[in-house]
Amino acid sequence: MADELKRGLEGVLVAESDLSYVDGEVGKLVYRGYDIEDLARGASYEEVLYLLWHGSLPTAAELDSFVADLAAEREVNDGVIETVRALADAGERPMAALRTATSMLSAYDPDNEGDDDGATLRQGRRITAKIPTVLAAFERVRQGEEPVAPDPDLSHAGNFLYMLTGTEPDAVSEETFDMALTLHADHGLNASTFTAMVIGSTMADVYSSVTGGIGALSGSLHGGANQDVMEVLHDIDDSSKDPVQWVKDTRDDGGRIPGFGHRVYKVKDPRANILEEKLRDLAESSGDTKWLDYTTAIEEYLTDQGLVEKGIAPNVDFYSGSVYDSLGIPVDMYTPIFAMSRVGGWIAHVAEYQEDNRLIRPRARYTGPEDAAFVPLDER
Ligand SMILES: CC(=O)SCCNC(=O)CCNC(=O)[C@H](O)C(C)(C)COP(=O)(O)OP(=O)(O)OC[C@H]1O[C@@H](n2cnc3c(N)ncnc32)[C@H](O)[C@@H]1OP(=O)(O)O
Ligand SMILES: O=C([O-])CC(=O)C(=O)O
Repeated sequence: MADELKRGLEGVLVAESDLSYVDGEVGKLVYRGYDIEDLARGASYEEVLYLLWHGSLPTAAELDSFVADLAAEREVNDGVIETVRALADAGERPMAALRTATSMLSAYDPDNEGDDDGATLRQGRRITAKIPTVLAAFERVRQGEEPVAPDPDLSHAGNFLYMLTGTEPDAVSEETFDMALTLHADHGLNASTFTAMVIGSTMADVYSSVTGGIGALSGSLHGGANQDVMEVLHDIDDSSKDPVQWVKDTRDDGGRIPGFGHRVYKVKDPRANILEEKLRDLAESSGDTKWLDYTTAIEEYLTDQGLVEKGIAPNVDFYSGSVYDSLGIPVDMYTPIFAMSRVGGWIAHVAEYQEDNRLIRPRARYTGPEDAAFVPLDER
């Protein structure tokens, strides 16, 4: 009997994991047993990192020392900043710039043999701490400004916004951004996490895993969709088109609606619910409801059309961009911000998998010719 082919590895179990669970039927996400709602509203991104990397929520003393260790790793070498400048000057896209700069960080890692016990988490902590510095520097240089040095007294979320703008964020902005980081930190064996695991399963270093994860996340079927959603909203706005008309035209042309659909969720993504609520709060307090109005109109229309019932429902990328816009973050930084959070999940999965490692190596059913007669070059 021929082996069953699972296109896109749908439903294939490849590992056991204690890290996160996605219940796609009811729309539930947990990190190590804790509901994402509770974590998003009650825990900082640093607490979530600790939970993912060390197995339990930290005590106050554990958190203090974890936060200090992470903050102490924020500075990046001048060589990396010079490369970031060159990438910005060349007009490189932010996700590609992040991929290049993250790879380069390894040159300055004191553990760069990277194969002894604990190296994955030690190096992972450095990468996680430095990615915001790289991203903020890239954006500052693009804007013709000098990079801002990290402030070790600020939170992971607060320090990023500070390095991006040069001004300490207000409490609402910091909390909103911190919540977004928590929501994006982990999500089972999504494509970028699996990519990182495949690389880690060869016992390559964690820089290779994270660099691969960034590449996988950048695509429009995965993390790149948050930027696509915002570009659609801007397009609708610039052309004064009715958002529903935009959806109808896209569907008539056979196109997909970015921010809708998911391999696992058959209902609305719980993270989209939380972000939508946050967007509603922000829109109400600022009085600017434009993005909320457009996104709501699109979701209502697709619900009426029966798409949501068929499982093509809003995913995390549908509402995140509108929230980032309220923080003044440029559209093409949305996917890099996703990477800045998800790096925590990539590292956790690689470290967990390597505890009982087995090389990941699936196979394809061969459909090419058989017994082809070889013809030497000079006779072809
Ligand atoms: C953080 C994240 O990665 S969340 C996902 C972010 N990506 C997006 O938002 C991009 C838009 N969404 C999609 O392309 C898909 O829903 C994916 C890639 C996320 C998941 O897709 P898969 O599980 O592989 O489903 P697949 O691509 O096989 O689609 C199944 C059916 O749903 C339809 N469909 C899926 N998503 C959409 C969408 N956003 N708009 C319109 N139709 C869609 C497909 O056209 C297909 O229809 P068909 O069976 O009539 O051909
Ligand atoms: O799980 C997935 O396939 C995609 C996703 O939502 C994520 O990575 O957050």
